[in-house]
Amino acid sequence: MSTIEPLPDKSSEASPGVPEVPADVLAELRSTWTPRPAPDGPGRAARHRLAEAARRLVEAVKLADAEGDADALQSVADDVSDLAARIAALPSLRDREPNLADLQLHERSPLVGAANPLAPPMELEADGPVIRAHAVFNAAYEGPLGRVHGGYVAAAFDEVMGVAQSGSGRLGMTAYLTVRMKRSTPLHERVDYEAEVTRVEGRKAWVTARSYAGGVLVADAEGLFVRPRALVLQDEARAAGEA
Ligand SMILES: CCCCCCCCCCCCCCCC(=O)SCCNC(=O)CCNC(=O)[C@H](O)C(C)(C)COP(=O)(O)OP(=O)(O)OC[C@H]1O[C@@H](n2cnc3c(N)ncnc32)[C@H](O)[C@@H]1OP(=O)(O)O
Repeated sequence: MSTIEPLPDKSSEASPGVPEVPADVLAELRSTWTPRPAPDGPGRAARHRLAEAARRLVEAVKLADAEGDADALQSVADDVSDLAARIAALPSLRDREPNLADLQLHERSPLVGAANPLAPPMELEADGPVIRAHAVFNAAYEGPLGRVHGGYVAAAFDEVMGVAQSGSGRLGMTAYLTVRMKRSTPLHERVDYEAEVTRVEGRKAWVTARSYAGGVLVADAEGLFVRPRALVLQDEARAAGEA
């Protein structure tokens, strides 16, 4: 039996509605997030493997027992410090212009980025106008014991809703994000997300989203995404040039 509670129905609010966005435009707007392509070479594959190892490292450090063997902890602290110095001595993105693959959010984002050890990483997919995602948060994301920290709960929504705003036909910045944490978001188990645009007015797009654990609603969110004025002017100049 489903315990999922529906979001409040906002369809009666004055709204010019949500535009029909052609599938190719949607795909282009979302391409920085999803689909995640196979690594474009052995270097990128190795970088993804390094990020995954670093995720395991961070969780292991978080769980290391201060009442355990202090000498062993000091010793691995030396090793990890050496390792950090070795990695920092490798060629760095600070030393060259990033290419297109480096810049994609599925590569670099702190929520979905395969190369970013801060990212669980979340997995995203488009389902028509809806964005679906899932993630498993490890012990490093713990706030209340056994549960995800509220800041990470909100950050995950921001990412999923950031993709879903594509349903408005363009991308903007998060102007506000309201998250209702109805139940705790659990660690170590799959959390599912869904998000979609509910209303568009000019350069403003409202997005709603929900998250579920074990099929039960744990949180929902509403956010406003605003296309910055400077980018709207660029859009208009480009459209005038094409006319
Ligand atoms: C380089 C940029 C690329 C961007 C496009 C590419 C994105 C590619 C993906 C990036 C990754 C995404 C990941 C997830 C999205 C993040 O997380 S984005 C990061 C977090 N968000 C931020 O840092 C945003 C910081 N704030 C800002 O930059 C600016 O305040 C904003 C939101 C762009 C608006 O600035 P603005 O263009 O000067 O707009 P402004 O004229 O002040 O307001 C326009 C309208 O919006 C309303 N409004 C603005 N802010 C608010 C608010 N907080 N509450 C209510 N209404 C508001 C205004 O009242 C106004 O309404 P009207 O009078 O037109 O009815």
